[in-house]
Parts: sequence; C-alpha cells; structure tokens
Amino acid sequence: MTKPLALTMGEPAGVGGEIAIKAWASKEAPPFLLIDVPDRIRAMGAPVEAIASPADAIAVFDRALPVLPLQALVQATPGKPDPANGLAVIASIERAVRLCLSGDVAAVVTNPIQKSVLYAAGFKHPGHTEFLAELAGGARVEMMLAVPELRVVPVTIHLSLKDAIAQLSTDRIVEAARTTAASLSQDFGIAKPRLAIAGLNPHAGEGGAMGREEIEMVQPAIDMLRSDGIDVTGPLPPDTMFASHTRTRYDAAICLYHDQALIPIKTLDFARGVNVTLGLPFVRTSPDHGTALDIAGKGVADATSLIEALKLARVMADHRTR
Ligand SMILES: NC(=O)C1=CN([C@@H]2O[C@H](COP(=O)(O)OP(=O)(O)OC[C@H]3O[C@@H](n4cnc5c(N)ncnc54)[C@H](O)[C@@H]3O)[C@@H](O)[C@H]2O)C=CC1
Ligand SMILES: NCC(=O)COP(=O)(O)O
Repeated sequence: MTKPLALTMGEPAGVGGEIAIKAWASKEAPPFLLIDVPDRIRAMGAPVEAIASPADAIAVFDRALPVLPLQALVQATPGKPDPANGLAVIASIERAVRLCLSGDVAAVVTNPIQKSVLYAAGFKHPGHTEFLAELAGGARVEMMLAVPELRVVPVTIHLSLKDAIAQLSTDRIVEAARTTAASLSQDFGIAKPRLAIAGLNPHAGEGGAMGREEIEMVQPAIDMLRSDGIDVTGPLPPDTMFASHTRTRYDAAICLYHDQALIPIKTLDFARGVNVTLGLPFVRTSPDHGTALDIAGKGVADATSLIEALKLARVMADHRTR
C-alpha cells in the first residue's frame, strides 16, 4: 500500500499553512498528511479531516486535507512569529521523523521555519539540515538544491566567503561528492552518476596563475573519487560550467561555496527549487524558500516550490523502496 508523505507545520506565522492548503487543492501533489493543529488549518478555509493514523491519509486525501493532530496550543498572527510556538514547531518535525523511521510515512517534507525565532526558543541547530542529522543519530549530511535542469551541492554552506575558503579541504570535497553519488544512485535511480566539481578561482586557476587551490586541493579530490570508480570531471571553470550545453554533461555539480551553487539554480528557476538533505536514513525535501513573513496571511503565496518538493520526495521514496 502506498504510504503518504508527512509535511511539517513549519513557522505558523509564515506561509506554511497556506501553501500546504494550496498544494493539496492543486491536485498535482502526491498524497501527504500535515502535522499541525486541525482547527488552525480549518480556520484558514480548507476542508480538513483530523486523522488518527497516517494510514488514514490516503483515503482522506481525495476529499480533504488530512491533518495528523499536533497536541499543542498554537496561536499565531500572520507575519509575527512568537517563540512560544517554538516547541510545537520542533515537535512537528520530530514526529514526522519518527513516523518515517518507523515506516508509517514514506518521506519527510518540511515547511519553512523562522530560524531566529526558534533560536530564541532554545533551538540549537542552524536549520533543519543539522537537526535532522542529529535526529538520525549523527548522520553525515549534505544539502542539495534541485530544479528540473540542474542539481547543485555546496561543500560549504552558511559561512562567510573567507571562512568558507578556510574550511575547504580535499577531504570535505571527497565526502560531499561520495554522499552525492550514493544518493543519485539510491534516490534518483541514476546507475552511474556523473559529477562535475567546480574550481574555486577564475578560469579554475588558469594552471596556477590565478590561484593554486585547483591544483593542490580540488585535483587530489578528483583523483581519490576516480579511484573509487566515481565518474568525475573538473575542476571546471565556475563561469561556464552552468551554461546549458555544459549542464547536460553531469548529473550534479559539486560547488565549493554557497553562492557558487545557489546563484545558478535560483537564476535558472526561482519558483521550482527544492532543497534535499542527502545522507539521511530517510528522504527529506523542502521548498527552497523561507517563511515569507511579509506576505503571510495575504493569500498570495506561491505553492510551486512545495508542490515540487512533495513530488520529488515521492520519486525519491519510491526509488528507495524499489
Ligand atoms: N528550510 C527552511 O526552513 C528555510 C527557512 N528560511 C528562513 O525563513 C526566514 C525568512 O527568510 P528570507 O531570507 O526572508 O527568505 P524568504 O524566502 O522567506 O523570503 C524572500 C522573499 O521571497 C518571497 N517569497 C518566499 N516564499 C514565497 C512564496 N512561496 N510565494 C511568494 N513569495 C515568496 C518573500 O515574500 C520575500 O519577499 C528566515 O528565518 C530564514 O532563515 C529560509 C530558507 C529555508
Ligand atoms: N538557504 C537554505 C537553507 O537555509 C536551508 O535550511 P534548512 O533546510 O537546513 O532549514
């Protein structure tokens, strides 16, 4: 029997509830349940059915949005996050992970959280990615951003450019590339994944004239990955590797810092980006946007990225169970 996906509440003062309702109403998203407070979602004008068990979600999904009740008092004003709701936000994520690890749901899809507010409520992780890694027993994870035309994995994430360069190493590149190759096989059904590794400097260093990181750090990583049997090209000049004719030559680009990965993907397709956590013992995707507090409660939020995240979670979960 097909298992539903579990969608978390996210920041209740943000657009999470609205895009969950729109994703359900679109009829484009695969069946999912929302872990939230049923009356809160009902008050937003959606036909909601509180379900007792994830197994009920598939039958309900055709006629109503199935909500697995979160036993919490959540009082949210659109656009005004309140740390008092922090424990409920975290509980929704924890419940989704437990249900996935116990096999009751097929994958976890997370609605955006307001990170600053969760920090004020005592949340100790930079974001979902690190929290989920801890819930999974300390898994070594990577962040992938995906649109239909491109997948990117930044080796360093939320660091200043200076710190990112300082933290880059041959071992980090190898680690990120190995996790990416394994996930492309396991979750995306690509038997022999092709990776492209970006250089750090203009023209990928121009043979050492514009920087030696490609020679001293990236090439040794490529050599190690090739000796593992992984199909890798690089170090590629970052300014040309995302052009349409170059993109067709690889399945994922391993990028050395946040913006090297995110600028091409957001420029190519801002609406359909999906954030995927690689290396977890379960599938997790998320829309590639935040809580959008400035438009919360106005009814104008775009659910495209969430719908894409739900669709991709379904595809990945199905590959894992094949
Ligand atoms: N996975 C997660 O939980 C993520 C959480 N965040 C958090 O979200 C909060 C707000 O972050 P921002 O940088 O302001 O980014 P944001 O994505 O919330 O907003 C940036 C701009 O995009 C617009 N926007 C975002 N989503 C939209 C949608 N679905 N439809 C229409 N317009 C949309 C917003 O209205 C805003 O003008 C922060 O606390 C951040 O850490 C950000 C990214 C991911
Ligand atoms: N910019 C991407 C981002 O912030 C991802 O956050 P999370 O998925 O780790 O919560």
